[in-house]
Amino acid sequence: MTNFNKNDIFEVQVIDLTHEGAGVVKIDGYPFFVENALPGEMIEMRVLKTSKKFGFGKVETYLTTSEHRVTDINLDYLRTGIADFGHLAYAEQLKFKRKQIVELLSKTAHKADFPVLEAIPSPDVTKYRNKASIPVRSVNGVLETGFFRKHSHTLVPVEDFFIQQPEIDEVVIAVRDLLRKFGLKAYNEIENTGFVRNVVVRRAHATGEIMVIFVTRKASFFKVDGLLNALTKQFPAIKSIMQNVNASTGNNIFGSDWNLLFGQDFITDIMLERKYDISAPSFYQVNTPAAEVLYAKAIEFADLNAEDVVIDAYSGIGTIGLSFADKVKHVYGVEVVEAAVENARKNAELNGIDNVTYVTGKAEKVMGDWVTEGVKPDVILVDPPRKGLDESFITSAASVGARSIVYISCNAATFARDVVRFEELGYALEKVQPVDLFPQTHHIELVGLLTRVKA
Ligand SMILES: C[S@@+](CC[C@H](N)C(=O)[O-])C[C@H]1O[C@@H](n2cnc3c(N)ncnc32)[C@H](O)[C@@H]1O
Repeated sequence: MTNFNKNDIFEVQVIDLTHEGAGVVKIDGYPFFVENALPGEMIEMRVLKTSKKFGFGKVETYLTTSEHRVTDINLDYLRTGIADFGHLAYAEQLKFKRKQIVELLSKTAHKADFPVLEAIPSPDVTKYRNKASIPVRSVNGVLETGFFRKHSHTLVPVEDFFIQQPEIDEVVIAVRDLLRKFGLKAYNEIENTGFVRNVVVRRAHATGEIMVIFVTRKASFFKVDGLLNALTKQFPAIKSIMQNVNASTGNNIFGSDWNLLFGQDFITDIMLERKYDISAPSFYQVNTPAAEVLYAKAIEFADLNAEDVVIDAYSGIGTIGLSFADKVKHVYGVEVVEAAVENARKNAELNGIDNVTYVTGKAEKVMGDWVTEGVKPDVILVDPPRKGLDESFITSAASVGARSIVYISCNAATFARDVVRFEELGYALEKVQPVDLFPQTHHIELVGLLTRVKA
């Protein structure tokens, strides 16, 4: 290995991107990761730091630039990770994300060159997010809202979040100004002092209804009435203001205590022509039009008929199962967040659907209970969080003879791992369709179809 010293300068070509969008260069086989550097670009790279296996560098000079480079991006979006792919043309983002899925299936599931379908683009590529979780911190003695610099807790003040619905940005700015006006203190995580930790804003895509959540370190809320009056007067679309109390010192945004400060404790949105109440603790996909495309693809892969019994595991507020419940015999949903299950039951009622059963619990436990109780699903649809499926979920699911497993995943690495297990237990991977729910970022969603090949 060449000996590298901090501040050494090398003339190098960028050969790839990491999963999170950093450029990769290699010198004598030793990799460096370089922010804001795209494949094909020749750069002069300054060595920032090195470790045994890899190092970090910084672009000193661009000797050539990629034809796919977007030049008018605010670099704070890259530095904070708000849009870590924002410097790459959108069509290339899609190609790169698809390539990552192909590589993971090859590496983990030993499926070299699996014909992963072309990624379906998001209907909107900026200003799409329906939810913002914004940290509130003091910067040079002034309360600010913004985003943390990558891998740090240094707040970079931001007003235009680029990928969020602009109405959400407006609410965040107004909240920031009111917090300043009413003299409320920003959270200080080093000293565990101050009051407001985060402001979370959700806006229903179809109805425009807004929910604001103040995450505070303590329950007592100084001058809350004046603040709420001013905020709701300025934004009549605000239907709900909640407080979440988080006294912990960890990185979790929410604590366990919720208070309703104004209006109702939910907002209502419409997806695939059905209405959904969404409460503060419940999961809801952040890019509504792209999620509709994803769900429609999952329903197409499921190839449902009127006699089918379907399991919708990790069901959230019911957005997937309720979209097709009228086309099948029965839908069983399982979800660990109680508030989301309450939403799902109410959402079934709101849409006049009565052939659904929602259970609160861990999918890995409830799936086993259903098997014991004799539930015989024809299709099992799963939409787990990033960590993917639990081994006991997979063994229970594979034991009941469902003709297909439709797997929605936000993490291709755990998807590829779980595909291996399903294939060992009698299923075969048929199709993989990436759908881009997160333009300008490294994240990608996919739907996979596994069909039963052994009795
Ligand atoms: C990616 S979200 C999908 C939700 C829903 N299908 C949707 O599209 O809105 C994953 C959901 O799984 C839930 N969850 C996480 N771990 C779980 C577990 N062990 N068992 C059941 N649900 C779980 C989360 O609360 C979240 O609602």
